[in-house]
Amino acid sequence: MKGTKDFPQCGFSNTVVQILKSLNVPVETLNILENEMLRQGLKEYSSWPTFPQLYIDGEFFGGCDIVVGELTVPILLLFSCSSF
Ligand SMILES: N[C@@H](CCC(=O)N[C@@H](CS)C(=O)NCC(=O)O)C(=O)O
Ligand code: FES
Repeated sequence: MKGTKDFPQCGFSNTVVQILKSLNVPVETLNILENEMLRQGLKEYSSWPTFPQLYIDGEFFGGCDIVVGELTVPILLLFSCSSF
């Protein structure tokens, strides 16, 4: 991501971190702004041109738009169900 989980340096990276924090899952982050080789290498590795990039159990999951689409709907459902 751009920045770290404690200091995101881009709104998209921040969005993904906040969603993961709300899920209470363990999160580790790599700051691609500090490592140009990592920045280019990850794009090739995942065949994905942008950051943030979320990996779950080592597998590429998607960028911010995908995380918002795939994870926020289940979170909202969870909250609405648990409020009954
Ligand atoms: N729509 C993207 C938003 C993030 C994005 O577009 N990032 C771009 C612009 S900052 C990016 O990472 N470009 C490549 C780079 O900075 O190396 C997503 O879903 O993650
Ligand atoms: S660094 Fe956030 S949109 Fe480009």
